[in-house]
Amino acid sequence: MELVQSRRHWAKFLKASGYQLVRCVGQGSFGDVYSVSCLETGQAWAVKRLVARRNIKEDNHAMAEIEALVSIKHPTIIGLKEILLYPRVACIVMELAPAGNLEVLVLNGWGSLEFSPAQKTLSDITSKKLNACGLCYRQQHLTSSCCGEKQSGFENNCIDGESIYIKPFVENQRKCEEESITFRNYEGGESFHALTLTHTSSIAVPPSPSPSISAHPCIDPSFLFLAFAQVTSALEFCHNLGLAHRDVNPSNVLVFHHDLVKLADFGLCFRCNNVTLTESADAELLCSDFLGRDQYLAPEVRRRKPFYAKPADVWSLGCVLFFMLKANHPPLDDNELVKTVTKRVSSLVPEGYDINLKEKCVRTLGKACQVEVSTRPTIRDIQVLWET
Ligand SMILES: Nc1ncnc2c1ncn2[C@@H]1O[C@H](COP(=O)(O)OP(=O)(O)OP(=O)(O)O)[C@@H](O)[C@H]1O
Repeated sequence: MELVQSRRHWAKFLKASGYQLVRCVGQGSFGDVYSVSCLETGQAWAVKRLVARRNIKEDNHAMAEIEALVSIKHPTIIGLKEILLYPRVACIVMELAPAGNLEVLVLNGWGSLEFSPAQKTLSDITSKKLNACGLCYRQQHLTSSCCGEKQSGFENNCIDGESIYIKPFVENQRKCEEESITFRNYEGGESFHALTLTHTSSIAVPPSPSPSISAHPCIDPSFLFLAFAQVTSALEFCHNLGLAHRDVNPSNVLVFHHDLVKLADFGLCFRCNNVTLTESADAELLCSDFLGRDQYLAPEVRRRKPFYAKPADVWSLGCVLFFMLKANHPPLDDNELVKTVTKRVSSLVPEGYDINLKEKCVRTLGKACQVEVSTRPTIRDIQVLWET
C-alpha cells in the first residue's frame, strides 16, 4: 500500500488533502503521528495515520478513536480538525502538541522545552476555570450533497461518494458555538454516528500552589498541579459521558505548554453503558479486553477477568501521578505500588513541595491506588480533591 510504504506518496497524499508534511513526531502501536502545516493557513497540525489490515471501518481501535474524538470536545482533550478516510487508512487531523508527550518530556528533562511567543498564547486556558463542567449537548446533524437534504439523529447514516459533512447542531441552546467536522471519504462510504458534547461553562484556575523550589530534577510543582488537574478534568468529562479511556499513561498526555496538557489517544476507549445521554444512567457494562500500558493497568485488569473500566482509569491516573512525582514508571508489581503508597507515600513527594500540594498528592495516591475496586474513589472525588 503506497500511502504507507513510501514517504513520497504519503507526502503527496497529504498535499492533495491540503497539508505539507513536516516530520514524524511519534510512533505508537496503532499508528504513526506526523506534524504537518496547512497549505492554506500555514497552521501546524498533527496527523495520526491508522492503517487497517482490511477495511478501516472494521478496525475497532481506529473506529473507537475516531468516534470518541468526534464526540468529545473539551479544553484538555486533544481537539479534532478533520478525518481523511481511505479504504484501509484513516488519518486523524488534530491539534499539534508542540512539546510532545509527558513521558518523553519528564524522562528527558525539561531543557528542550522552549516555546515561541505564538505558542505561549495557548496557555490562555489556565486563565479560565478548569473544572466546572456544565455540559451542553449537541446532536449530530448530517448534511449530504448526494441526499440533498439534511438528516439528523443517531440512527441516520449519510452516504456520499465524495464527501460527508457533519455539522453538529445545538440541541440544548446554551452558549454553544457552531462547530463542524468534515469527513473526507476517499472510498465513498458512510459516516459515523456521533454526538458532540461541548464544555461551555467557565473554566476554573485551580488555586495555584504557592511557588516553591523543588528539589526534584524534572517536574515543577506548579506544572504537576496544573497537568494533573487538567488530565483529571479531561477524564472526568469522559466518564460523565459514559466513556472510559483505558489507556491513561504519560505517553498519552500531550504537552502544549508549561501550563497546558491534553489527554489523547482514544483507541482503547470503551463505552461503559448502552444508553444515550438523554436517558438516565444505566448499569455499567463490564469490559473484557485487557489492553493498555502494563505498568498503568489496574490489578483487576491484570487479573484478566471482566472489569469496570472507569475505576480502572482512576488507578491509571494514580499511576500517572506517581510517574510525575518520581519521574519514573510505577513498579510492574502492583503489590509493591500499593505497599509504597500505603507505607511510604510521603517519601514519594519531593522535598520542598507546598504542604497543600503534598497533601493532595498523598491523598490521591493513597485513594486511587486501592486494590479493592469498591473502595477506590470516582474520578469526580479526585477532581474535588484537586479543586479545594
Ligand atoms: N496531537 C499530537 N501532537 C503531538 N504529538 C503527538 C500527537 N498525537 C500523538 N503524538 C505523539 O505520537 C505518539 C503516539 O501517538 P498515539 O499514542 O496516539 O499512538 P498509538 O498508536 O495509539 O500509541 P499507543 O501505542 O500508546 O497506543 C504520542 O505518544 C505522542 O508522542
